[in-house]
Amino acid sequence: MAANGNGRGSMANGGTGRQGLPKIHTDKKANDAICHDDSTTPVKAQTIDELHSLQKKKSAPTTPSNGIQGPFAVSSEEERSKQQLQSISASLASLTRETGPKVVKGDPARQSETPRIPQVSQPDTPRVAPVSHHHVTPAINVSDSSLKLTHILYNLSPAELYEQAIKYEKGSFITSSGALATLSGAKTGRSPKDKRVVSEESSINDLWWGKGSPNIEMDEHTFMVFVNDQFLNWDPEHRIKVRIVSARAYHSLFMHNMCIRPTPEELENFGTPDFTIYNAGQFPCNRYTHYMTSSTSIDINLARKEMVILGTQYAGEMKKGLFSLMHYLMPKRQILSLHSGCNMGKDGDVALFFGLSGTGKTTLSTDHNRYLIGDDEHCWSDNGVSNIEGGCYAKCIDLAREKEPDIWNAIKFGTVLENVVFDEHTRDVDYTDKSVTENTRAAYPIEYIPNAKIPCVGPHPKNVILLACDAFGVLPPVSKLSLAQTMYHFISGYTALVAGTEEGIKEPQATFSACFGAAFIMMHPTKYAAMLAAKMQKHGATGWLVNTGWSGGRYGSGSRIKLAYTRKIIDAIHAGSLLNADYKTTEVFGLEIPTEVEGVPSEILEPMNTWKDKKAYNETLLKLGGLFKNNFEGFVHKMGNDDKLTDQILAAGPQF
Ligand SMILES: Nc1ncnc2c1ncn2[C@@H]1O[C@H](COP(=O)(O)OP(=O)(O)O)[C@@H](O)[C@H]1O
Ligand SMILES: C=C(OP(=O)(O)O)C(=O)O
Ligand SMILES: [Ca+2]
Ligand SMILES: [Mn+2]
Repeated sequence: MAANGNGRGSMANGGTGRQGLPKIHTDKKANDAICHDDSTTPVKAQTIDELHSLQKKKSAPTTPSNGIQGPFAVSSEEERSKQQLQSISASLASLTRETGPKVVKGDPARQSETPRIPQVSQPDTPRVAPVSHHHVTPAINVSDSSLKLTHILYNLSPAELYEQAIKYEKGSFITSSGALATLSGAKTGRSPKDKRVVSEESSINDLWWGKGSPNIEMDEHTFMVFVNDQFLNWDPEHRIKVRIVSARAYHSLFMHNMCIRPTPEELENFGTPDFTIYNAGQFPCNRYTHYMTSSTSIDINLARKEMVILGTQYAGEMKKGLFSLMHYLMPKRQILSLHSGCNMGKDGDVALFFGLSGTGKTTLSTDHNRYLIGDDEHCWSDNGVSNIEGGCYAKCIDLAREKEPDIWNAIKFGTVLENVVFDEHTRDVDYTDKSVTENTRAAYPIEYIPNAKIPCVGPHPKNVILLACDAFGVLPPVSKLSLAQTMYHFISGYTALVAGTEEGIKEPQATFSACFGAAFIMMHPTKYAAMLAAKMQKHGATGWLVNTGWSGGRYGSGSRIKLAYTRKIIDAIHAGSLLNADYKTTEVFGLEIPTEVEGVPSEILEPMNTWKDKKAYNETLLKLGGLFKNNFEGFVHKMGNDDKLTDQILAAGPQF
């Protein structure tokens, strides 16, 4: 494909010896022999069908043949492709029975184009050969479903997925910047109360069950597609192979962007996946089936290495479902999985950004002056940090080019734009429009951010930044934390949940979510906290608490801290200057706050200054302190064997 394209181009541009504009030649010999009107280049095709078939060139082989030619090359390629189809067939079998369906690659719609009524005028015109399909015949076929071919669309490119979406999925449009606008349906956010995990021997004792746990129990008994084969985790030693079987082009393109995309060579040697997602989001589950509490269910079976999604088409379920899987697999290998963004300075200093949805992980890790390692999910191992994903998932509500230029520019061809509203004619997106949801999102490959660090790995973190979006407006914009305080706030996982990301939340409200991601952790929170403490201590990382929420009053009377100020604070942390600033200690929370930060008005550094009503401030501060205390009570008895650390962590909470 590339060879052909370049050949044409160089003839057109390279006519140095000729007069005037160089001509584009199609066939030199024919040109010499036949005199024709050269104002138009004759078309090679004899029929319209042939013309259309010429429009799409066959892709170049994905792997160089390394000089192996002749019958050997052909048979090994066929063999590989047969094995691949058998493996996909086996993936599908688990949904039905032991042997999988007969799978063929390709769009059934295209196949039906071939046996068309012959054209009367040109009965002898050779038909364009149909795309050759690779058939797989499983050894034992037991039902009539085995007589039908199941068409799979395997690892389609973004361009192909655009076409599928536009053809078959209502609500798919191309926006003026080239992104694909989609609708996720009735669910525009995650359904945290519908995540079920099969309780089975191999994992039952590792998991956190019962009150407060995100893992709702279910049993073994109770479980045209797109197939994506991709990877999780940029650390090659701990890479996980995932297969995503979905029924919507939107879902396939979303995962194409969000997981790590294999090279053609890696894809050929993919083999059996370590985990498979079956996304049947268009199908509601039967509420009256055992274990089902609503029409939505996200079910994980760790022993079978499978996940099934029913009754929600919100694509974020797949991304976060895999994240839950990593929160199980990685700690078993002594690797800490983190709900955090991550970036790296020019000198190799790495920062982690923890925080719940909407607190600023994506926005603050996407920093023009630093390399982006990832915006949401990472691993911290003895090798350093690595991103789990191959893409970013940014909020777009009120997105502005000046404030977040890198994210703005990433919204182009290939990007999935969820639930946004746009002008029906110009297709310009109105990012302020919340008609569909507040939780509008863009999913794009990480290399759409110009300074992405590829491969997405880095050395051990120097700064661990805990982000909280404090709707009460009493937490300082920045505080330096002791290790015990870092643990306290990590286990607490406080924020105000911003409207929209979870179903049913319309206004910000105070939330505590252990490890800044209670919906995704699989084991008890203290397990992750202990690992974080050990790693921070070993590598000398400093903890910080940054409030990206309200200032000058609580939600309703104050306003959100300017993004520009938060960026200045983060700059000072990265630069190291904040580490050695002058500090004073706050009442109640006992937080160390700097007296000055370059580029930030000093008076806002202490929240009390920004409140007109000091009495209201004090009441609100105590109220929040009380909420922290209440929340933490549940964790006190579970802090492990280290009593001294337990005491220190308890003392690191609010005192009043
Ligand atoms: N001071 C601030 N700091 C960080 N984000 C802010 C701030 N003020 C407003 N925002 C907005 O809040 C949202 C943060 O969302 P995002 O970075 O996607 O969060 P997360 O990745 O943690 O879910 C963005 O839309 C951002 O523009
Ligand atoms: C997609 C999500 O992540 P975040 O809001 O943290 O980006 C989510 O929590 O559903
Ligand atoms: Ca994010
Ligand atoms: Mn997230």
